[in-house]
Order: sequence, then C-alpha cells, then structure tokens
Amino acid sequence: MASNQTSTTTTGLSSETALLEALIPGYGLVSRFFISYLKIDLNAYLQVLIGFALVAGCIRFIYPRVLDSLSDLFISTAEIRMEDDVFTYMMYWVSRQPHMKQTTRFLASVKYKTDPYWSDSDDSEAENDDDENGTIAQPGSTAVSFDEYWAKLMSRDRYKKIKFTPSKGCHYFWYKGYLMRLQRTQEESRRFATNSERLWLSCLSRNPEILKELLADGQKAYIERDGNRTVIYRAKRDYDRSFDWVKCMSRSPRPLSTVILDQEQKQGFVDDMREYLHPHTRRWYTDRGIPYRRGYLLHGPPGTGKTSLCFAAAGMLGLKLYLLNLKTNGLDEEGMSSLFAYLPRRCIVLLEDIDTAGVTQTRGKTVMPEDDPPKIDSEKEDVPLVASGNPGPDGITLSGLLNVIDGVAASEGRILVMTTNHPDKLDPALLRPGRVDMSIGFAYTTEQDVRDLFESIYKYVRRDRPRTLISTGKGDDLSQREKQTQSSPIEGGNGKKIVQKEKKNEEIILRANISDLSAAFVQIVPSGEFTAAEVQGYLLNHKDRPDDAIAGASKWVEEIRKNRDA
Ligand SMILES: Nc1ncnc2c1ncn2[C@@H]1O[C@H](COP(=O)(O)OP(=O)(O)OP(=O)(O)O)[C@@H](O)[C@H]1O
Repeated sequence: MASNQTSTTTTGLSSETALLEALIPGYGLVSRFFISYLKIDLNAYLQVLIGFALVAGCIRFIYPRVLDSLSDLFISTAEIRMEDDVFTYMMYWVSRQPHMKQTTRFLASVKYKTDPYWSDSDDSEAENDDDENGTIAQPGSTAVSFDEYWAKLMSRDRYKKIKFTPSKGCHYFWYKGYLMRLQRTQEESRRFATNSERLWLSCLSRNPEILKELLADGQKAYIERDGNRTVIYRAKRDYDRSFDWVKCMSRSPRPLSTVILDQEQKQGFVDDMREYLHPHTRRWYTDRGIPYRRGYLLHGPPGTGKTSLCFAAAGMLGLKLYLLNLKTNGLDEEGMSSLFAYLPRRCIVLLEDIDTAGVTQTRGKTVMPEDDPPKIDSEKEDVPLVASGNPGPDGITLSGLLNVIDGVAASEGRILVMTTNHPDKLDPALLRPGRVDMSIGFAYTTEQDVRDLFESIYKYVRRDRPRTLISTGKGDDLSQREKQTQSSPIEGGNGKKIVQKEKKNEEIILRANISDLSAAFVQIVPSGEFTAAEVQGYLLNHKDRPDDAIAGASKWVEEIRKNRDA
C-alpha cells in the first residue's frame, strides 16, 4: 500500500477525519455529507482551511491591539461619567449644537427619569420664556387683553418642552476643524443601574488639548446659562443610598435692600462675610492654624426674613447656596460628612430650622421640662439627637453634627448659616464661637420696618407694567400736561414719545407721595406685633392700590389679633 494512502480506522473514518472529529465534534458527519452528495473531500482542503482559521485567529487577536495602538497614536479620548457634572455640561453643550439638529439618532425626553441630562433641569429657562422675551405679547402692550395673553400662555404651557440629546452609540461632528466622536454607552454591570451611562469623547488628534477645550466650552456654556442668578443646590439621596448635591434651581438675585432689617445688623452681616472671603483672611487663618470657616445663626419668629437675608447675601456675593434639611430622609452623619466634603471652596450652606431636627437641649429619650433644661456637657456625650421618642437607624447626633461642622475632616472656606425659630432650645455646644461666629436676631416689624415694607411694595420699579396712576389728591392733571406737551413747540412732532416719558415722570412724582401714604399706614399697623411676611402678605393683596391697603388696615389688624387669640 502506498505510504501516502489514508489509513482507515475501525469506525470507517480516515485517520485525519478521526483526528478532526476529535477536535471539531461533528466534522466526520459533515465530511461524509460532502463526499457522498457533493463529491468533495474536505480533507483535501484541510491545509487551506487550517490556514484560514489561523489567519482569522491571528487577525482577531492582533486587530484590537493594532487598533488600540493606532488609537493611542492618533486619537485622544476623554471618559465622562454620568455621576459627574461634566456629563451634564456635555449633554447641554451637544444638545445646543447645530449638528445635533441634523442627527438621525437622538433621545427625546421630557422627564429626567429617561434622560439623566434632565436630572439637573430647573425651571429657570421656562421662567425666562414666561417673562419678557416677547414670544407672547404682554397684556396692555399692543391692545392685547389679559384673557388673550393668558389663553396663549396656557396653550403653550400644556406642552412640555421636549429635549433632544444624542442617543446611545457613536455620533460624529466637527469642532474647530477636528473630527470628533461622541459615544454614549450604557453601563451594564452596575448593581443599581437605572441610568448609569458614560460618554466617550474622542478626537482625531494626538493632542488632548482640543478635547479639554471642548469640555471647557461645555462647562462655560452651562455655567453662563445661569448668568448672575443665584444657583441653589439641595442634598439628594442617590440610588446607591449615598448623598450628593444636585442643582435644584437658579433664581434672580434678591437685592439686599429688599430685606427689611436693622441697617446696622444687615451691613454687619454682609461686611463680616466680605471680610471672611477676602484672600488675606484665608492666609491670616492659615498662618495662625485656625480652621478657615465661618458660621452664622439667624434666629427669630417664622417669616421675619432669615432665609431672605441668606438668599440676598448669596446673590450679592455671587455665591452658590447649598440647602440642607437635617430631617432629610436617611441622612446620617456619614451622609452629611460626604455632603460637606463635596462643597466647593466658596459657598453658603444653609441649615434651615435647625431646632426642628432635634438638635435641642431636650435630647435622647427623656423629655425635660422646658423651665428646667438639662445641663449636659454635649462636647463629651454622644447622645442621639433625633427627636425625643422618635429614635431611628438614621438621624444626626449632636456630636455627629459638630464633627461635620468643624471636625478635622470638615471642609474649609464655606460659610455656614443656620436658622432657627427657637435659639433657646439649641445646645450651647452648637452655638459656641468657632461654630457660630455671629448671631442675628430677627423680630416683629418696627414702625420703620412697616414703613420700608410699604414703600418697597409701592415704590416705582422700572420693570413694572404700566398701571393705573394712583390718585394723590394733589391736583396732578395728567391730561392737562399731555395737551401741553403735545402742543409744545420745543417737542416738535415727537409728541407721543414725550407723553409717554411724561407719564413715567408723572408716575415717579406720584410715587414720591408714597411716603405720605406709608406714614398713614404705620399709624394703623402697630410695631412689634407683626412679622414682615404678614405685612407683606397683606400689602400684596392691594399691590396696585395703597389707598385701599390703608383703608382696610384696621380691619386686618383686628382680624390677625383675633386669629392669634383663638
Ligand atoms: N425682613 C424681611 N424683609 C423683607 N421681606 C421679608 C422679611 N421677612 C419676611 N419677608 C418675606 O416673607 C416671606 C418669608 O420670609 P423668609 O422665608 O425669609 O422668613 P424666615 O424668617 O426664613 O421664615 P422661617 O423661619 O419660617 O423659615 C418672604 O416672601 C419674604 O420676602
């Protein structure tokens, strides 16, 4: 028998086929099929097949490595995680680019649950739309009635704005002459993955600077959207139960002058903050080894302006405001520490109504009588300060709170403002210098406060819509002036414009008489009895008619007194 003849095994398969059968189960059957029906002996092509398989294997092994090496050589890539603010910056930036309008694959959403970009959404854009952007003519402007204006506004508001962002997968665009690729991917492996995504931003260049430029542009666009508005963050529990700050809104800054408070106290508060924020002060603290932190306590009855002052100060200093309620569900010392650890270098943290969280002298499970407060050295004890009789697994202890406020790991540079309606109930440990450096008391309105509130409501404000002029009974005859103005030779043909200007001046003049009206109002509203919120609330019911406000003031005072007695 020739030596190159294929040997046959007892099963009827050639030795080669038997060998391949062992390596590739089913090969014998396929081989027999080919020989019987197609007259093709697969074994004759064996070497070619093996060659192909080897080449394919090599390519499969080498290709990704070559691709990686080429990527390293010619492509720079930035990875952006969803938990990070940069994700929001990028989505904001991309969604506003012209190429986004052309893309054929996008995610359309009105709710943040479907698109994480929305998790940062606030109503500030919508607020701007409502305002004075002229999309809907304002009532009174061009003979548009309020009903017409309102119907248009309502029909527009029925439709929530749909936002479009790039969908999962790759998107290509040009940026400053470079070809960019944005890849949006969904993370599969995370345990609590509800919406865990990543962005991969690549550019065809070895120089990563272009990516950094784009990311900086995204950040700039996003931050500039807020302009000089006061940005407010609040603590939010994440899906993995950790806490993080999320932007909840941005508001036009409140002028400090609109907060009615003793001028000296107000100025003192702001000056103290300015002094603290001065770069020299930081160095001064560091040189002396003093932790660079500042704390304020604003106390007084509800509705006297504590939150308003804090908000106005944040607006004036251009600081972000971080709101934290100690009663936030699930908030414990660990959560609070991590929140404080992620505060920016300069900001205001507002802990509102700190007494309601149980950080009072009435601690633990034993409720002490109000007139016999316990004398406990809270610096040494670690008694849970969850509300008496309401202990739970979560909650902040006094020592926990103190640790977070000024412990070793506490953040530096922040301004802490705590507000309370009951300063007497707070533990002295919380109030000691270093934790509370300045305390401001808010009280019921004085005569001057009532006067200021009255004047601030009725004073001439430039942006106010034109309103019916207030009669002062001092013989101002506008129509007479209109006639005079129109016929004035100096004004020439510009009569209409001049009349409008005159009307404005007229309003200013009339409003100057508001001080007479406010004098009448303070005669009726006694000082030391009402909060600023109460007075403001009453005046807002007569916001165009100060004379009506004066006429109804006695009745209102009586009503409030009766309600308090009841
Ligand atoms: N001193 C004030 N000056 C100007 N407005 C005030 C003042 N006090 C209260 N207001 C008005 O009353 C409302 C409530 O005020 P704010 O929330 O600042 O009171 P608060 O003292 O923080 O109340 P709470 O103790 O209930 O938190 C706001 O609309 C604010 O404009």
